[in-house]
Order: sequence, then C-alpha cells, then structure tokens
Amino acid sequence: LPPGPPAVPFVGNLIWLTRFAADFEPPIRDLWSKYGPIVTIRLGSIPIVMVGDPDIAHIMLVQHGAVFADRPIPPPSLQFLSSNQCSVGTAGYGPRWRLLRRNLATEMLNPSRVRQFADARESVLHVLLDKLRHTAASGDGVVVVKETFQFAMVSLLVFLCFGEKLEEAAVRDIEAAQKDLLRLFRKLNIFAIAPKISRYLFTRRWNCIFLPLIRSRRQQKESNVPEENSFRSCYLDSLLDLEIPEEEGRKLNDDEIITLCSEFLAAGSDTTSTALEWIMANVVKHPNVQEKLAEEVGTEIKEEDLQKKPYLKAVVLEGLRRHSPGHFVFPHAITKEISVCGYTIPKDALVNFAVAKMNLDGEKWPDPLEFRPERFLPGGEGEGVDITGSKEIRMMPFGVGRRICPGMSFALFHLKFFVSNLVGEFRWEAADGGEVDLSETPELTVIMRNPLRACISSRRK
Ligand code: HEM
Repeated sequence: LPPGPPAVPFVGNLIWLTRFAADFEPPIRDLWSKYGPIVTIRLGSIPIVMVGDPDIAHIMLVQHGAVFADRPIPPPSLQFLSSNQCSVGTAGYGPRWRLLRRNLATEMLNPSRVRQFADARESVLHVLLDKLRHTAASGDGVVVVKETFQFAMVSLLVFLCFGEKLEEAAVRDIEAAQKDLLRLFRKLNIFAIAPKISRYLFTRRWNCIFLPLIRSRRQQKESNVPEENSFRSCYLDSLLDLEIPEEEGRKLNDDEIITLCSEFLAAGSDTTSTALEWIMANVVKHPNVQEKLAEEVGTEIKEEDLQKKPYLKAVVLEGLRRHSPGHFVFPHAITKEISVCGYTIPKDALVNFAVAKMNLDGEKWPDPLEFRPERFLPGGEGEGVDITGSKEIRMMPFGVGRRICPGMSFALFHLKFFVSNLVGEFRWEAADGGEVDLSETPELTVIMRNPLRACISSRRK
C-alpha cells in the first residue's frame, strides 16, 4: 500500500473517525507533504488511498479506468438512503449503473435535450433577475447572492425533474428537505445511534414531498392529457418508463424513483450554484475581467450564441479551476486487486482523488492561485485544455474517467448562461466599497466563508 501514518489495529487512524467529508482536507494535505502525493489512511480497518497527483490519477482513472470505477457498498443501516445503491452515483460498476447513467445522460443532460428547456431557463432567469433587482432596491443596491442563486438552480432542476412549474413554497420545501438530507450525510452517526427512528423520519419527509408528484405524473401519463404548464417529458417520465432488463424488465418502484429524483436535484443544484457564486465573486473582485466579459456578452444575450464567446468560457473554466465546488470526488472502490506505481492496492481499499489539489498544481498552472481567465485563451497555458482528462489530467472539477460527472456539459452551459446574463444585466461592485473575501469553508461543497455581498446597478440605459 502507499505510505501513511501508523494506524491502531481495527480502529485505524483515530483522527478520521471524528472528521467527515471536506474536513478531511487540511490533515490530508499534511500527509501529502510528509509522505508524497499518494498516501493511505485507515478508517477502521478499511484502507483509503488518497491521490493528489494528476499523473497517478490518470493512470488509475483512465489507463485502468474499469478497475477504479466501482463504488463502496454502504453499511446495511445506510442502504435505505440509496434504495440499495439504486442511484447513478452509488450504484456499483455494472449493468444497473450503466442503465441509470445512460438514462440520465440521454434523457436529460445531453445538449439537444438541454436546448428544449429554454423556456424553463428563461422563466427561472426572469425570477432570479427580479429577485436581485428587488433586493437591491430595498437595500441600498446591495445583494447577498447565495440564497438567490441556490433557489434559481433548484427551481430549474425541479422543473426538469417533475415537468411542472411548482409554486415557490413547494420549491422551497424541496430545497429545505434536500439541505436537511445533505446535512445528515455529514452526521451519519445519527443513523448509527438511532437507525430506525432516523430512517422513519427521513423516509416520511421524502414520501410526503415526492410521492404526490410521482403519482400525479403517473396518472397524467396514463391518461395522456398534458396539464397546463407541463413539459412534454421530464426526468420523472423517463424513470416511470425505465425497465431493468436483468430483473425481468421490472419497473422502478416508488422508493427507487424518489432516490433518483433526489439525486438529480442534489447533484445538480448545490454544485452549480456554488460554482456560480465563486465565479461571480471573482468577476466582482476583478473589474477588468468584468468589463471584458460585459463587452463580449452585450445586453441582448441569446442562448445559441453562448458557445461563440471565448472569454465567457475562459471565465467559467478559470472559476472551476480556481474554486472547484468539490475538493474530492465521491469515494471509488476497486473491482480487483491491482498494482500501480509500485504499490499494490487491495480489493477492499477505497480510493479518492484530490480535485482541488490537481487544479492548483503549480507545475501545470503558473501562479495557480491567481484568477486569470486569459490562461484559457489562445497562447495561454490552458488553451484547448481537455477537462475530461482523457489524454492528460490538468484540471478535473468534474472528475475523470468512467465516473466523470454526467452533468458536465449541462453545468458548463448553465454557468455560461447565468454568468452572461448576470453580467449583461448588472454592473457589479464589492459592497460597502470593500474587498471580496475569497476564503473557503467546507460544507457539502466548498463554499465562500463570507457569502458574496455586492452592489448592483443596471447596465441598461
Ligand atoms: C458545477 C457543477 C458540477 C460539478 C463541479 C460536479 C462535479 C462532480 C464530481 C467531481 C463528481 C464525482 C466524480 C467521481 O466520483 O469520480 C460528480 C458526479 C456526479 N454528478 Fe456532478 N457536478 C456538477 C453538476 C452536476 C449536475 C448538473 C448533475 C445532474 C443534474 C450532476 C450529476 C452527477 C452524478 C449523477 C454523478 C455521479 C456519476 C457516477 O457515479 O457515475 N452533476 N459530479
């Protein structure tokens, strides 16, 4: 195994038992400085290999992609959270994962499907801009954007997931339930201490919110009468139609559908709204970037033109490089024992990859902490960078290899869409004439410790 700190038998390295999720990062950084860019820690008796080097990550995720594409099996008391691994992110590497992933990618996330939801996007954008205008008008031009961005992303995904434009209160309920679920993930010990009660509370809340939506859509599909405000199809429709070939073509049950809808909302909303806030924070902090961007996008923004805006793309990529919403990927399990870079990684090990460390690698990116979109323009060191990392990993905000985020192009498109409209519509300045503080703090994604506060004024004459 790769080197690591000494561990107590059966207990592992005690420190990891008290730390979850992103809190892992500072001590892991210390281990990399001490032992090198690939280290082993132990959680109980499970070895976890933490990889902080892009070239080693490439060997594992691309050259031995199939071996590193599995996911760990959750302990029995937590299996209900994913309906026995019935979600794209939790399913083991096999036919069910392929089926679910293909369904999500082709039915919802591919570019031509994304284009069909232009009216949903316009409507969400309209609400977002109105909320910002209204807040600014009632508070000396100052807005705190975090909640507004989050609400916009959740509204959009709820639209795409359930095919209905829900009332604001209903969207807020879903948003609150998602947040509580994600918070619970950070305190998994609740499920260990009182598994039955937590399971009951958790399932009841989820059923109350999602079951009526699922039932009404099922009825609607059966009666073939599209309701007012409904889209022709949505993610839920694809799940209602899906059949599992290796289980005699059975349909998904309600619990599985709830898990998949919840995954769709959770995976897509927090990540994208966090990235949007980081990008806008840098746009506010760097007036020269903002003016260049405003000049490129203009005030009449058309979706079909977004692909033709190189500086917009550069700003989005630089935002994702400099402030990846996730500093690690989801844990990977391996399908068989394997030797890589002189180490043998056993079948029961987990492996994780340090996205943020790779994005800020000083050998690949000069002045890696500097926000400089020009790197991605012709002649810059990031010109033509392939963020899928298939030939070489230089940055991996969406992961790399078989488990790469299926929402990557969806997210890039929506980031461009919102950033261009926010900059095209308003002139942004740091609130109170102050500085924008770029300190990070880990929650489920790595967010701004001090949420962005900005003064906005209309660019329209
Ligand atoms: C800026 C926005 C986003 C970022 C930075 C991001 C990042 C990531 C990362 C780092 C992974 C883990 C890859 C791995 O485990 O190796 C992932 C997985 C995933 N993401 Fe995203 N993501 C974003 C948006 C989205 C959106 C919009 C969706 C869908 C609506 C989505 C759905 C998923 C799913 C389902 C997985 C699990 C894939 C699998 O295990 O096969 N993500 N994402």
